[in-house]
Amino acid sequence: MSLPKTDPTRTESWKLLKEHYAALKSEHLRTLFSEDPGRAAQFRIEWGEFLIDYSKNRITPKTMDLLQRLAVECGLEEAIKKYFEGDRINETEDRAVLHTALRAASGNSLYLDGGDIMLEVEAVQKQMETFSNAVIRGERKGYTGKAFTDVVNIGIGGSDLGPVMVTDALKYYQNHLNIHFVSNVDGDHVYEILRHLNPETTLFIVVSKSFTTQETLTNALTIKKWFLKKATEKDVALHFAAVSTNTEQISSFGISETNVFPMWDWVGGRFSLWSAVGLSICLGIGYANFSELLEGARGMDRHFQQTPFERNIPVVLGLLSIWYNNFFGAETEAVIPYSQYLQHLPAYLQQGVMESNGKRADRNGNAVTYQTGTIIWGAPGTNSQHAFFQLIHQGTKLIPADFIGFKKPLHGDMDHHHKLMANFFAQTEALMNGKTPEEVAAELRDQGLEEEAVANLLPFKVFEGNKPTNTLLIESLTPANLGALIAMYEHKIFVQGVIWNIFSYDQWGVELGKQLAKTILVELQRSSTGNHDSSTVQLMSAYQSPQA
Ligand SMILES: O=P(O)(O)OC[C@H]1O[C@H](O)[C@H](O)[C@@H](O)[C@@H]1O
Repeated sequence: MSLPKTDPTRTESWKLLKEHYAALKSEHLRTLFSEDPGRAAQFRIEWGEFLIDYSKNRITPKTMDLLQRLAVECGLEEAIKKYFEGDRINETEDRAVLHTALRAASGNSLYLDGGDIMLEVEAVQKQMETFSNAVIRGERKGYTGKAFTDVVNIGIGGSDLGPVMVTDALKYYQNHLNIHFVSNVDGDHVYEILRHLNPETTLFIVVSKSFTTQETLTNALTIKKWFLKKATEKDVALHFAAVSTNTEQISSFGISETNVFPMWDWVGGRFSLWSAVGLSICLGIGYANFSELLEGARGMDRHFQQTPFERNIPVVLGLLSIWYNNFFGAETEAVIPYSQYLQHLPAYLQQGVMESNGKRADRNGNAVTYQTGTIIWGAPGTNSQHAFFQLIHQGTKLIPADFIGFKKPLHGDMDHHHKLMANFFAQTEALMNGKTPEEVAAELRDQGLEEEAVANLLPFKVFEGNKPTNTLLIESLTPANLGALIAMYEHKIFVQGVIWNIFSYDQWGVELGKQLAKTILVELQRSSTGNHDSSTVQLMSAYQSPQA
């Protein structure tokens, strides 16, 4: 059974949304607020430790109603069922999409191809728990009998970004193990990290769903060679573990079978941090915290499955994003966490969102006639305020933004936290209200400026406002809340993919570059320039020519 294949632009609600957009596009948020005192209360969702305020969006109740009708017309409800039940919704790869099973409650069953996958999921979780406990407690030792102090995750893309983001986000909960990440095939990445490590006390985890990824295999081999300068081949079994679906390839690397953590083709790389791909997370924060991360995600899964669209966080956020992308013509979306711990969230979401929904063929194989795949970018507040906020406030582009903040700081310093959060609230208020020419003029006159100077400066000091934001105010940055936050974005991706009528779970667009790089690598190794366009030949020969 496949997902519905509805062209969203052919629905009745799309037509109505277009008309509604024409009527609403010039409306200022300031007016919408002043006309409706109940607006903030109407456009908010409270869920567990989350408060989502989406009232600072360019919407009216009618907008939300029409967007929800669009979701209904595109078969979202049926699609959600199929997603969670393990239908092969990743049709172009003929796979189910079941990262949600990785965080499902234990004791449940989920059958795929006749087998209960929950049994395998739980067996791997047990294996992760045992392994991480032994390493953390120092019971599992290196080849000279010393406990491990450092862990290196070797992986790229989904086998890196999730673990990097979560490990950093939950640093507050971290134990004594230092977790490092090697991803880039740039040798300077791996050598820089190795420089600070002692082979006797370092554990390496090679993470690759396919176990064919050039970057990861190259880095793993370089690290193994480095390790063997001090240790012997049989010590590899003590210091190397692997996570993959491709278990045969692993044994040829010398990794002992007991250190192999399986994963499955129904887990997409960019949704895999909940699987054994998250082993480095689990080592860093301990299994109990890792389980809480899963539990938080499970809560969001339930919310997404069971809540009517109008109060369903991922549905509402997904629809708002479609509103801006397809009606206002916004091309990008910013994610601004007011938490230094979440500094890697935008990069993590870039893969999640852009690899999933950056597609131009619809589910019928036709080229879409509308925009898909928002461009995601961002950086933590307050730093980003001092960097790119100028453009969001006064530039020419419409950039809807998610502001993510926490009520309680982890280190408990309320002086810092009030300052941080004052900025958090001020920015969304400023983006919404802007500053009118009248307000600017009055302010300049108050400063004692002459009328001519006021007139000259005025255009530069006006803020148009009307910039939409969502505010996510969360109790505190716990493993469970982080799990829920990540799952929220995963489901938002799903919602948008369903409505855009695209396949969100394949990534054919990454293949072409890889293929060409293989050819070029052979040419570089043979000091040739091969048969390419004149620009590529020119660049390759410049690269290969000896320095003058
Ligand atoms: O885990 P691996 O098989 O090594 O794959 C690593 C990454 O490489 C690919 O290029 C994909 O675009 C990513 O989705 C994937 O996460």
